[in-house]
Formats: sequence, C-alpha cells, structure tokens
Amino acid sequence: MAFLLAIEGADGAGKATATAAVVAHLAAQGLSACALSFPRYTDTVGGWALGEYLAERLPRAVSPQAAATLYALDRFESRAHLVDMAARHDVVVFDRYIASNMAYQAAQVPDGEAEALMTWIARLETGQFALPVPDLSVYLDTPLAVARTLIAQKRRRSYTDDTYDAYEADLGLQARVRANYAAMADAAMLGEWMTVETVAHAALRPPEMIAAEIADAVIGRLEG
Ligand SMILES: Nc1ncnc2c1ncn2[C@@H]1O[C@H](COP(=O)(O)OP(=O)(O)O)[C@@H](O)[C@H]1O
Ligand SMILES: Cc1cn([C@H]2C[C@H](O)[C@@H](COP(=O)(O)OP(=O)(O)O)O2)c(=O)[nH]c1=O
Repeated sequence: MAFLLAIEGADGAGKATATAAVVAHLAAQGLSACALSFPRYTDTVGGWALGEYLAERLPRAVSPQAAATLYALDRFESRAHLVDMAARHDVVVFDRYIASNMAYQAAQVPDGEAEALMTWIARLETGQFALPVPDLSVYLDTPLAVARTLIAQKRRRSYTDDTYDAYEADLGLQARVRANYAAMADAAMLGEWMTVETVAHAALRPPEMIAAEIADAVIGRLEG
C-alpha cells in the first residue's frame, strides 16, 4: 500500500501545480508516484453532478450536507481506482481529498454547527465509504489576494467558462475555508498535517522549491 499524501488548500492556492511537481520530484528520487485529483468531473456520477452544481446549473438549492455527500460519492465511486493506484505505486498524491469536503462544507453552516458537520463528513467517508485516511496532509497556505490572481490564470475548466466558479466567487467562503484548514492542521484532524507557505519575501516561491519541501517530508516518513 502506497504512502497517501493529500495536497490541500483554498482555491488558487497552487495545489495542482504542487501535486505535479511533487510527483516529478519523487520520481527523480527513484520513487514511483502518481497523482489523483478530486473531484473527478468526467469520471463519476458524483463528479458530473458536482460540475453542474459548481456552474450553478442545478435547479434546486444544494445544502452543505447534500454537497458533502456528492463529493463523498465521487470518492466512493473512485475507491477501486484509488486502491489500484495505491497497490502499484510508492506514493499517491491527492490534489484535494476528504479534508476539502470538511473545510468547504463546514464553511457554509453557522459556526456552532461546523465541528459536528466535519465529524459527520469524516465518518461518512472513512467509515461508511471505507476511504483510507491520508498518511500526511499538506495545507498550502496562500494569501487570498495572491490566490485570486492565480485563479484568473487557470486553464479553462471542463464544467464552466466563468473565471470564478460558485465557491471561488464567494470571498467570505474563501476566508472561512482558510480558517478551517488552519484549525484542522492545528488539531491534526484526519491524521498528520504540515503547513507549507507558498509566498516568501512577498513573492511566490518556485513550484520546485515548494515540491522539494513536501517531498522531503514524505521521504523522511518513508525512511523513518
Ligand atoms: N508557486 C507558483 N508560482 C507561480 N505560479 C504558480 C505557482 N503555483 C501555481 N501557479 C499558477 O497559478 C495558477 C493556479 O494554480 P493551480 O495549481 O491550478 O491552483 P489550484 O489547484 O490550487 O487551484 C496556475 O496558472 C499555475 O501555473
Ligand atoms: C474535492 C472537494 C472539493 N470541494 C470544493 C473545493 C473547490 O472550491 C471546488 C472545486 O474543486 P477543484 O477541482 O479544486 O476546483 P477547480 O476545478 O477549480 O480546480 O469543490 C469540496 O467542497 N469538497 C471536496 O471534497
């Protein structure tokens, strides 16, 4: 069974870029690594429904619990693929995983209900849906203003032509998501975390440098 690494963070934090760079860095160190990105918009029923939801094409309001269940369903439908990839590699790098669901859906309920919703999601995904807990989650900490600029540079998405999807357009949501990630990392929810700052001396760090910091942490744990 591979080491399971989850790259987490707000929209535009640089997760896809860091994921690809970590896979390349691990490969250069002789480890077989692969990436798995969630949601899988074009591979699962849950993923397709999520594209419709994020592009605001669903004809009904979607509660945080319903959204959480769709994201969890996308991973449940991907479970056999995930297990197969884990059997064939040393490291699987997730570009978003269960913690995304906890951070984003808990950001959409009143403060007093957030912790209970996080626990409910963790139990649904790791209990009922038997998805593995990651060995290490990385919180990519990117300031909101920088992340806005980076979102605008992203390639076109499969589900929308808009620059910002429904979640990205909501600045209050993005701020609460950041706070939730910081709290989850502090409390080691869903296993061990490390926080990686993507900006240093007022400039974005090169992806290779960010990836080296993350890959070294993985290699340290594999050797230790
Ligand atoms: N460290 C970095 N330095 C410069 N540009 C970056 C960096 N990380 C990401 N980017 C750019 O920012 C945009 C969004 O990055 P991406 O990895 O897709 O973010 P996310 O997956 O978190 O939404 C992309 O155009 C990417 O090339
Ligand atoms: C994977 C996942 C994503 N999300 C949210 C975070 C993002 O705002 C949104 C879309 O994810 P993402 O694929 O990261 O966005 P993009 O297609 O723009 O790269 O879904 C959850 O709420 N729960 C989850 O389990």
